[in-house]
Parts: sequence; C-alpha cells; structure tokens
Amino acid sequence: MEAMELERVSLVGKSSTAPLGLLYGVAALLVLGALYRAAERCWLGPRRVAGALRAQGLRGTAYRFPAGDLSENARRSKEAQARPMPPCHDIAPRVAPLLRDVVKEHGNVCITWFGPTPRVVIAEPEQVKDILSNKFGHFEKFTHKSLGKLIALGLASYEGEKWARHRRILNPAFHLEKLKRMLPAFSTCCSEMINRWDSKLAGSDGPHELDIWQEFQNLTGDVISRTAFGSSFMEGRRIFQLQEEQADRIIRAMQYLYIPGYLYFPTENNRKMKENSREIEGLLRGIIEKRSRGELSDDDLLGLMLKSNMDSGEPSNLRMSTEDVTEECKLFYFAGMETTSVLLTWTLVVLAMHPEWQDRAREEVLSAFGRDKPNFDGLNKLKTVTMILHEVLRLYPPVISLSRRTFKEMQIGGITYPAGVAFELPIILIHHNTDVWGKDAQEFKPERFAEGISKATKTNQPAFFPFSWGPRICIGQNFAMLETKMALCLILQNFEFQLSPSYIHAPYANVTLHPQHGAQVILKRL
Ligand code: HEM
Repeated sequence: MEAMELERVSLVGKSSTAPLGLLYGVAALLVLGALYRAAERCWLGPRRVAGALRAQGLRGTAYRFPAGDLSENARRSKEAQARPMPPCHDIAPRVAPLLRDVVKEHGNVCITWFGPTPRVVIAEPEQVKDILSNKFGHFEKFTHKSLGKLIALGLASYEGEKWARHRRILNPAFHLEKLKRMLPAFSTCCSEMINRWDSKLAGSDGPHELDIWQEFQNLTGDVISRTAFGSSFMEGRRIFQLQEEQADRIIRAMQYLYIPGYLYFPTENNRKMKENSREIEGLLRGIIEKRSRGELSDDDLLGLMLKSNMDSGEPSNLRMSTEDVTEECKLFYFAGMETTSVLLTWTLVVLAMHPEWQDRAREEVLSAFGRDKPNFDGLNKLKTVTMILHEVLRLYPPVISLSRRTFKEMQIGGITYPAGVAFELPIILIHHNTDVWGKDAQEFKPERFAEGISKATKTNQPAFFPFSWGPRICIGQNFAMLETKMALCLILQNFEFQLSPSYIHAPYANVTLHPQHGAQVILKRL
C-alpha cells in the first residue's frame, strides 16, 4: 500500500513536472530567440555591415562599447562649447568637432558609430547630390518615430506614398503666388518688431544693446503663427514656446537614444516632454477643429492646407485626418521658425562683423524701396542682399547635417552599400571645404555668388545645399527667403548695427545652429 502510494505520488509528480519542463524549455527557447534577434539587430548585423564596408576600403572610427561615438561626440562638443572661438567663420571645429576630425583623418567617406550601428559619413558633394536627388525612395529618411511624435512628425518624416500624398497636398500652400498673399503678414510682424526696437531705443540714452537671437525667435514665431493660423495667431504663440522647450529637452535625450525604450524610462525629462506634447496637440486640435467647422479661407497655411486636402481628389480615407493636419502644423513651427531665426541672427552678426557689406546692402535696399514698405517683386530682385544671404547660409547653415538610409542595396562612389546602411551628410563640412570653395572658404565673400549658385564653387560642382536637394528639398525655402529679406530690409532701412562688446562668438549645434550666448548687437537709429 505504502509502495503503491509512493508510486502514485511519484507518478503525479512526474505527470506535473513534464508539462512544466516543457514550458521551461519553450520559455528558454523564446528567450534565446529574443536574445539572438537582439544580438543580430544590435551587434552581429551592424558588425557584418561594417566588415563589408571595410572590406571595400572604407576606414573610420573603431567601435566603442556600448555608445559607439556618441559619448565621445558629447564629450568633444562639451569641451568645444566651454571655449568661445575667435570672431572668424571657421566654425566647423567648434560646431562638429568629432565629425570634422574623423573626416580629416579617415577621408570624405568614412565610418562612424551611432550607438552600436555604423553610420557612414559622406562629405563628397557629388555623392551627396546623388543620394538626395534619388527619386525612387532608395535612400529613405530615418526618423525615430517616438521621438518624432514628441516634436513633430508630418511631411519631413514620411516615406513613399504617404509622403507623396502629403507633399501634393501641401505644395500649393507654398507656391509663389500664395506667398505673395502672405507678404502683408510678414510685413506686419516685421513692423511690430521695428516698433518694439524703437520704443526700447527711446527708453535709453544713445545706442541700445539688444539680443537679436531672442528677438528673431519672437519674430519668426509670430510670422509662422500669423501665416499658419491667420486670425487665431495669438493662440499659436503658446505653441511655439512649448516647441522651443521640446527642442532643448530632445537634445538632452538624444545621447541616450541608442538604449532601447529609453523614451519610456520614467525620467523627469521624458515626463515633461510627454506633457508638453499633449498640450501642443490639444492647442492645435482646438484651432484646427474650430477652423474646419467654419468657412475655409485660403489666406493662411492652415486654410490652404485644409482646402487643398478637400480639393485633392483623394478618397476620404486617403485625405489628411485632423491628426495628420496637427502633425503638419507642429512641423511648420519646428521647421519654419527655428531655422529662419537662425538665418536672420547669423546674417545680422555677420553684417555687424563686415560693416562694408552692411553699407552695400543698405544702399541696395534704400535705392529699391526708399523708406517704403518692400514689395514682392522688389524683394525678389535684390541682388546684393541675396548674395549675402547665400554666403551666410553657406558659412552658417541652420541645419548642419542630414541623414538618410539605404532602402535596398545601392552603389555610390564605387562602394556597394547593403540595405539599411545609415548615412550622415554633413552640410557644414561641405560648405566649408577648401577643395571645393577655394582657399578663402572660411572667409565671408558674398561676391562668390555674384554669378549665381552654380558658379560659386571653385570647381563649378554643386556643393551648396542649405535647404537640401532633390524631391525632399525644403518646401518652405521661398517662404524663408522672403521672410528673411523682408525683415532684413526693414532693419537696414531703420537701423545701423554693430556687435556689442558683450557678444561672444560661439555658434553651436542645438538641433539647429544656435548662438550659444545669444547675439547682442548695438543698435543706432538712422
Ligand atoms: C532658413 C530657413 C530654412 C532652412 C535652412 C530649412 C532647411 C531644410 C532642410 C535642410 C530640409 C531637408 C531635411 C531633410 O531632408 O532631412 C528641410 C525640409 C523641410 N522644411 Fe525647411 N528650412 C527652412 C525653412 C522652412 C520653413 C519656413 C518651412 C515651413 C514653413 C519649412 C518646412 C520644411 C518642411 C515641411 C520640410 C520637409 C520637406 C519634405 O520632406 O518633403 N522649412 N528644410
């Protein structure tokens, strides 16, 4: 009996451990499978790609566990930012110290490491042009979707059919004749800024110091609020304050992004980014829904976008949803405000450093418009001002670098890149390259653009792409140039400016090319 009992117990024991063992076995296999997939994605795959590239003669940095070049990049940038630079235009060593040194050491096409993933830097203008001009989507953008959602998705982050559809819907809003109708909004915002400057000057004895970096962020924020939302522009102001804060927070998060799921970690920065994002989306949704309920006007970007969406001829399931429109509006703020204020800031700094060009620009503006408000045709005919802006965009490109990824195996410059290889296309290094622009590449010489962009380089090769190239070229390029010219004309008509003794020349990359300690100038009323 006892023996039978024992037998039963042990059988019971056996029958219950068998499925449990099976379960453990399956679980172990699943864990091993997941580990293998993670190793393949984060380690073995990238290593194979790097090996294949090195076998074709590419050189570059050695992989450093776990962050690749990210920690070194952060360290070198911090070190560079701790020191101001002399008041010259050779800014690449300060703005992108590691990138510049890597290219100097390993050549114009070389390997760096973004976390555990190899990233090929391509600083050869012809190759960059080939990549950006590809119409078939063989070089796709890679967007960190969770990060993108916190700042802006929209046109800039889509691919394939969705990108083509959104670009078709948005294009009409940026046509020249639509921009012409936005000129009064540009002019109103710029005049308000001039009036603010006047009252500041009136309140002080003699010349007045002003941080134009702050001023231009307010200006471009106002312009985008007014041109995007027309009468609802006051509601738009809070959005750009929040977007600005988001950009700072994203920079902080950026160096940890190679850690899977980092954005879901319960850090203060992550929590605040999500809060801001919710507030921005709520504000935008409010404006869009109010507008969609009323009469659609085509006086502002939002109206134009909603109208073009309705008239697109797409079936309703393929038109833009409210969420899509929200993302595009977020993108207008981010893409349109920050970049244009950067361009205006460096333009004034550089014209303060080169008063002879400030005088030439003023002469041209006064002979074109006198003291009158600049008009559309006149703005488009300004030659000296355009040359100056091109030279500023060359030396101080607001977007310093672009990134792409091969969608399928591709050949560029005699190298075969497998699918999924990441590229960094450093605008700033190409714009400062002495082989391309000549020995005077680090000097401010707007006259190099006298015969147009295509003749500006020493070799006549295309190497100027502050707005990118190809099908994904900046949709807001004409908008930005018109806005900048309007602001510059009004400033030149009314003020003379020089750098303040408190100004420290310290360009640095903070998503776009910021002046680290502001941009203080001394204004004198004309
Ligand atoms: C000086 C000012 C500006 C500069 C330097 C600039 C630069 C750029 C660059 C380099 C790109 C390409 C990014 C890439 O392909 O990875 C781009 C794309 C874009 N920009 Fe601008 N931008 C400026 C102003 C504006 C303005 C004012 C707007 C809108 C109001 C705007 C909206 C966009 C959009 C929507 C895209 C994405 C286009 C697409 O992917 O099809 N930008 N911009």
